[in-house]
Amino acid sequence: MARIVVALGGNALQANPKDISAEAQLETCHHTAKAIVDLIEDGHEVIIAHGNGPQVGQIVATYEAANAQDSSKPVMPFPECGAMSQGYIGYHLQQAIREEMLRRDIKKSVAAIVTQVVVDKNDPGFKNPTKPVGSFFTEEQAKVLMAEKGYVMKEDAGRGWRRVVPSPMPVAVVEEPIIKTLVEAGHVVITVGGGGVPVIMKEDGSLEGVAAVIDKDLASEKVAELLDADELVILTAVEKVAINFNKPNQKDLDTLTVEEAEKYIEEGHFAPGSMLPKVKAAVMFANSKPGRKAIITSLEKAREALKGLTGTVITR
Ligand SMILES: Nc1ncnc2c1ncn2[C@@H]1O[C@H](COP(=O)(O)OP(=O)(O)O)[C@@H](O)[C@H]1O
Ligand SMILES: NC(=O)OP(=O)(O)O
Repeated sequence: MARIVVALGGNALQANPKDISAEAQLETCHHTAKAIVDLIEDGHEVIIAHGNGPQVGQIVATYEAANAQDSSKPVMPFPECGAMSQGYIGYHLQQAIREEMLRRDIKKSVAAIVTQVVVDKNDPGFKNPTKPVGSFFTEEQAKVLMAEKGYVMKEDAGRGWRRVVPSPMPVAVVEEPIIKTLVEAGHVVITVGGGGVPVIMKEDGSLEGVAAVIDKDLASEKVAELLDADELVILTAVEKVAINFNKPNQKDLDTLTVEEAEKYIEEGHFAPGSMLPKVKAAVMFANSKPGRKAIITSLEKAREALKGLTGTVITR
């Protein structure tokens, strides 16, 4: 049995990026819950983290559209939208995981914790927005949005244009003691949804939300270190990390040492905003203490990967 932090990628929440309805998300969460509960059934202590890029972008856009029609309707600040996305996704995941555990007669409770993550107000990420949020647009649509709304938009790994926002590094998890207590008591915890709501800690100890989205793979890594997890499992749409990805000479990797990963990062094998933060988070975790390992694989292969049968395993 291992203590594992599982980071869920976008495909674990919205299987079809074109269908962003709540109904479709809940259905996808039911599918995702099966893979999560497989791991619980195998005896692992599971802590779940997840992304929120599409959802937080959609929440922001909904408020902006309402405000554009009627200026008396306030635009919701970005950190509040992040907190809403945590509640929205956490609600679906906890309902689906609870139901799957009930079906298998697993007597555990599951809860999503609205989690705040402290960031440094001087983080260089604030000056260079990189984190894609919301839906995908064509280049023409993106140009209109940039001109009309003042968004910064970038092409996202060959998949279309998206709004980008600052993505500072996670420094500390405010709710760490509560998460630890719940995990130690045997509960299934969903935390740092969307990387956590980014907050700055002021001199008097109070917290203030900031307009940014923390990378959920890096926030998951932070949680995995704080909880002294054995493994960080990053689930996405591919079974293995590759070099020469999408090229005729693509090579899928079974293992990756920290040294090899750093060399491949240098050579540009991992796309920024998609595979790069996953490999960076995996390297940070593997490097943080002897014996720790990270696995990058798909949701469907999670159970097999935990048994050492597939996925890319990153070790020191
Ligand atoms: N070197 C690589 N090896 C494997 N996949 C890669 C690589 N570079 C980019 N990718 C792409 O990155 C995707 C994962 O990033 P993304 O979809 O943004 O993450 P998430 O699952 O967290 O939402 C993979 O599904 C794959 O299409
Ligand atoms: N917060 C975050 O990393 O979200 P995505 O995984 O959806 O990009």
